[in-house]
Amino acid sequence: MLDADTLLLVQVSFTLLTTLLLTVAALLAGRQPEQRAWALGNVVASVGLCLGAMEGAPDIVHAVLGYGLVGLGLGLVLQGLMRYAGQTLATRWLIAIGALSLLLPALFLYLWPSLHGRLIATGILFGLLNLAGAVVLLHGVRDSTRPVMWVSAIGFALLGAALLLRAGFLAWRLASPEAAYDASLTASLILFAIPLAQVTIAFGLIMLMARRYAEALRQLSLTDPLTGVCNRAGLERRGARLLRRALQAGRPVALLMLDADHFKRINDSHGHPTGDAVLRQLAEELSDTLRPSDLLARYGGEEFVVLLDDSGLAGATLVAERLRLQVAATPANHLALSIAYTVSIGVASSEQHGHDLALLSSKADQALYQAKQQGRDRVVEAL
Ligand SMILES: Nc1nc2c(ncn2[C@@H]2O[C@H](COP(=O)(O)OP(=O)(O)OP(=O)(O)O)[C@@H](O)[C@H]2O)c(=O)[nH]1
Repeated sequence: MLDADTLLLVQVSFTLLTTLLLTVAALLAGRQPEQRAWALGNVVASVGLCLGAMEGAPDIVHAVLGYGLVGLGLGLVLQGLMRYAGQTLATRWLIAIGALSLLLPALFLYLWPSLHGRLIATGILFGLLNLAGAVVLLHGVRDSTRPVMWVSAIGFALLGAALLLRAGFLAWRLASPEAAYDASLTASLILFAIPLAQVTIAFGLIMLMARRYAEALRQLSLTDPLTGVCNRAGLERRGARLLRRALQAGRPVALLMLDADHFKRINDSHGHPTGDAVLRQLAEELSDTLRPSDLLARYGGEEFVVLLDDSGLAGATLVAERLRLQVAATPANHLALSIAYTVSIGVASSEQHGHDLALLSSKADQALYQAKQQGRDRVVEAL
């Protein structure tokens, strides 16, 4: 069986390796605040562990400062976790964690000298900090990265439990020194669990980073950069979902195809940046008017699509008419300009054409074409 010194060496090596891994990941991955906190926390804790291992150094260095830095490092990691979960750990709490991590070993060094006391007290503190990390992840991460959150949460819980067990085990040994029990297996298992937990935490945190980047990229690929609403790809993905759910629930869905009239004139008279500003304001106006269950997308150029959930042809035409009147009554403002413009809208409903996005789009587009032909600034229903 491995002896305690070898396991300790394994622990220190794993700490250094995982620290390196997190630091490189944070440097490569755009330096988000939580990633910086994780990397810095691990660097600080590693320095603390190295100081703690320097037996020949003065007590104040290896038995006080070392623990203080480990505690501060764990506090920084916790701060990063809270940031990831959309919460904040105030700097005063971070300072308090660091101060407590210095104070506890100092008490057991100078006031009530006891190596066991020092190990038990810091073990409990560090164990609780790791358990707090698991709790923050379990309660705070509610977005699409939740499935991978479990890896690091399990790592923090395992590390917290191992440190608390070690503290409990030391306390028991202290209270019953005469107990006839071979302690080496328990101690080895606990020491083995610590590096295992560290690796789990490091890989879990890197998986969280990767998952959040993947999610951000996915959002970006579905979003129109000018207006911030769905783009065509977003419409196809989210629209298909909306139609599927509506079909399952037996709700009708209507599709509005909306196009700004004579938009070329706005660009030609006032320039492209003004045209962009008009499109942004149009998108904003439309999304302010719609229900959260509806879907707005920029179909291309100056053309938008609105999917109205639980809406038949008659209701959708009323909504389209309301939108048309509102746009006509609300000129777009850009710099000192006030630009009045109108929109034409084609309306198609699943009542006539089924829950098929492509068919609804094509029918609404035909109706829009008719609206343009008939003189613009009007709503036409697809039959
Ligand atoms: N500023 C700006 N203009 C755009 C953008 N996308 C498309 N356009 C312009 O929108 C105009 C569309 O012109 P047309 O297709 O002739 O349509 P229109 O002038 O609106 O005329 P009708 O649709 O027939 O009423 C073109 O001038 C495009 O350059 C954009 O992202 N920003």
